[in-house]
Amino acid sequence: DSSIVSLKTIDSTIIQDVRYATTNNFTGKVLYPSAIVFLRKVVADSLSKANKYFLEKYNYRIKIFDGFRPLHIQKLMWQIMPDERYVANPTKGSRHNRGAAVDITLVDLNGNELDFGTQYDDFSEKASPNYLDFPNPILENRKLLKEVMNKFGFIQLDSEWWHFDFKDWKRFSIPVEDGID
Ligand SMILES: C[C@@H](N)C(=O)N[C@H](C)C(=O)O
Ligand SMILES: [Zn+2]
Repeated sequence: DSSIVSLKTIDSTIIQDVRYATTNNFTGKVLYPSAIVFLRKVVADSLSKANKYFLEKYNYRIKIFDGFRPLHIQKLMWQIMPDERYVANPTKGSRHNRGAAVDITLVDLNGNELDFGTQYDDFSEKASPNYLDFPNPILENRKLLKEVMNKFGFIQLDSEWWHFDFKDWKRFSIPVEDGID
């Protein structure tokens, strides 16, 4: 279950919106050559279970922005945003670089994103799950996202509501990239 798989082969009902394969991301640059989400198989399986739970209990679906992220992309991101609250330092590596983290939101049956108070990759204090100065519906959406993801083995970052590490991320290493910098 440590193989790296395309998420679509595990669960085609999770919506994919790979913003780093477009210019619509905090760097303003296309970072990925293709919009395919890869994850460790056990991480993809767990995300699929969370998605089924959201669908059956709440009529929501997961929309994923990012999964596995190559280390050389992490280095590019760090050059633009060298702040460890918002981009992991590539000398330590991100859990995304291990295929063991996901950036997600929730959508309703019409595909509309639920309100979590900020957009994806809004690098401000409002992105923190500890920021409480929001109306109740937003706080409730945040609570639901965190609780269900915890139930399926994911741990939320305390500076980004959308980022979850898989609990066993240490089991997976960062793939070596020969000749890329
Ligand atoms: C860049 C942002 N989407 C993200 O994933 N940040 C965390 C901290 C990371 O780089 O691991
Ligand atoms: Zn992330």
